[in-house]
Amino acid sequence: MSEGSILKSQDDVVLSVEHVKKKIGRKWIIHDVTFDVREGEVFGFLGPNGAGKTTTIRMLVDLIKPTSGTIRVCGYDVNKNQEQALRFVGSIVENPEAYTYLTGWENLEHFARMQRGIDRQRIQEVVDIVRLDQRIHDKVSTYSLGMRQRLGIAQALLGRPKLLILDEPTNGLDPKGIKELRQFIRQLADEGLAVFVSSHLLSEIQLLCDRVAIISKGRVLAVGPVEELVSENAQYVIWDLSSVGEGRSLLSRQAGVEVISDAEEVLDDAIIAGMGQEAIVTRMDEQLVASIVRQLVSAGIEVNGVHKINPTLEQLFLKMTEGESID
Ligand SMILES: Nc1ncnc2c1ncn2[C@@H]1O[C@H](COP(=O)(O)OP(=O)(O)OP(=O)(O)O)[C@@H](O)[C@H]1O
Repeated sequence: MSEGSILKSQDDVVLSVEHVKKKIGRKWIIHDVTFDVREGEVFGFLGPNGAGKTTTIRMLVDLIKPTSGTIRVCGYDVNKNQEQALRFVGSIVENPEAYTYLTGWENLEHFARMQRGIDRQRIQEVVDIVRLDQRIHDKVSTYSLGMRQRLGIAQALLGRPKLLILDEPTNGLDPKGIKELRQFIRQLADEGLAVFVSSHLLSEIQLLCDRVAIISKGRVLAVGPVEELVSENAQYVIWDLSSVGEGRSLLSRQAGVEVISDAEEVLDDAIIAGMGQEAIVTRMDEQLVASIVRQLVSAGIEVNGVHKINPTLEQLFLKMTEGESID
């Protein structure tokens, strides 16, 4: 198959990372990382401390080379065709600082001079996109952290990238700043940009990202839409049964059904407490639920309620990474 036809079949893939491995000295830091990021989506890259996020991001922007595997941006190999590939990438990696004694506009002019084809009109466009027009002629030293972040994003957008890479963008922002950044990143994605965001702030990621990759110890443990990943790990609470004891014993004999007896594993105590009676907490495939209820009923055990509880991304993450620290 020719390169052209490969690209055609994956038209909306902007970043493709395939079996990337990285050895530093004698140590394998990245064992096998594969994922892709598509046009118009916000993709979250999540992992505990030391999982390999920074190392992966450095490879994405060609600061370091993978030991093996391929990274492509818009079809161009970052390793072999840096200039063409990186033309499509805007990034804020390793916290580049703006010159605080210059105005926001002067900073953008400075960075525009380093790239080809960026005129005054483009600078004004990115200023409008990040909504800094009211303050762009003030010195950066007077900016809040949120405004500095947005100035950084404006700078990353100057070259009209197709992929925006943000390393821990919410770090240091207050809740209001985080909310604004979230809305703003969503808007960029809605306009077609592929946005790659690394973070350990899981509740934020849950609100922000369309899909996520969960990385731990240099390996990707899961990739998918947030809703799908949490739904696959849902618990089903079976409640209001005519006999809880009989129900529990029947369920524990069913293949594919796990009855959860450890209270610590229950995803949402408050919901169960609110049911006001003894309930059976289970984990099973969604498709099994209806037949399990039928079996309970045909065994003479009445069931009046089944409630699904999705884990939060944080709960899912802790389960997958076996409680590794995320801070
Ligand atoms: N140059 C290096 N030499 C040796 N080990 C390294 C080097 N760079 C990274 N590591 C190790 O590789 C692992 C992954 O590091 P990395 O910085 O990519 O993780 P991370 O997920 O970004 O974590 P953090 O959020 O703490 O930055 C860590 O165990 C780190 O100590």
